[in-house]
Amino acid sequence: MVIDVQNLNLRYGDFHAVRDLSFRVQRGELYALLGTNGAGKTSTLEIVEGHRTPTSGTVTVFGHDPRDRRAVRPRMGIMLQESGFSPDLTVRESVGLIGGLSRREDTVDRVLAVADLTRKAGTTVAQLSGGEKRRLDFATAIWGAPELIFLDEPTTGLDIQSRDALWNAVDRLREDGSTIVLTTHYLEEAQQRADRIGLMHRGAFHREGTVSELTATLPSVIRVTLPAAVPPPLPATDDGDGRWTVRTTDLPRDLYQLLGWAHDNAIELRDLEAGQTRLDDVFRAIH
Ligand SMILES: Nc1ncnc2c1ncn2[C@@H]1O[C@H](COP(=O)(O)OP(=O)(O)OP(=O)(O)O)[C@@H](O)[C@H]1O
Repeated sequence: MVIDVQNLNLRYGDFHAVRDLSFRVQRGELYALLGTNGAGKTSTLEIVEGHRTPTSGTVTVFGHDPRDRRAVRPRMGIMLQESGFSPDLTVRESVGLIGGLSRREDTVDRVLAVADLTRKAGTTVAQLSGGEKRRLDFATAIWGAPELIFLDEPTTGLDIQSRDALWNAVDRLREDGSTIVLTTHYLEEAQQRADRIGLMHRGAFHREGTVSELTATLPSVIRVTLPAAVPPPLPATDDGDGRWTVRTTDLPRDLYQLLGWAHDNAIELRDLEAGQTRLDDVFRAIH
């Protein structure tokens, strides 16, 4: 086990920001902590990273209290939401400086190549674009391929090529055994990559489990556009302009029925979509 959080509580004065939270992250897993704004994700991560002291509960990382920096810090890399790089240093200097502090072995050239920053090595931090700064944050987090890597909204502000490159780099780290803790508001990223998801709302887990466990409790959805004045042969919601939504707990059966009906009656099914409930829908169901 890499991370073990049991009955974690955090209060900021009167405000109860994290409420009795328990979860575990196993070696090699990608665990995504998701949630609404202000749910308590960053607060929880700060405790697990050893930056903040909980009000109550137990947290261990590699079996140690995360505030035991000597035991834990060399084994983890952290990509925060906002970094505090000195604006006058170059990219090369920043990576070398922060990497050197980690007490892990690596080279600036390797890390810059992984983060696609080789061409920016001599540029000062002040002159980087938003996406390039984000990549610099990533570069310092992966110095020396740490066993545990925290990625706090890693792809915010990145263009699509940079996102793909970042996830490829994460995949390679995982192949080498790294454990990843991710927060993101891009639910698709979590749905595609996470082994487990903790979905937070107002300081507690609304749901916790694998992606399929999270979506299993919600129906699947069929969306279709039909010719005017033709209702579908199944219970459906009328979305207007001929668009219909069918919610089903037996997707193959209902899809088969819809296709058969369309074929027999020569009805054109336009914009047909069918699939499992997406994580977005789980989020929208939070009240
Ligand atoms: N230092 C602080 N003092 C008082 N309240 C705080 C402090 N830090 C955070 N909070 C409050 O605690 C709650 C949880 O904040 P946190 O930053 O952990 O949420 P989050 O889930 O990371 O949100 P987001 O998705 O918006 O980044 C918020 O309501 C926030 O206002």
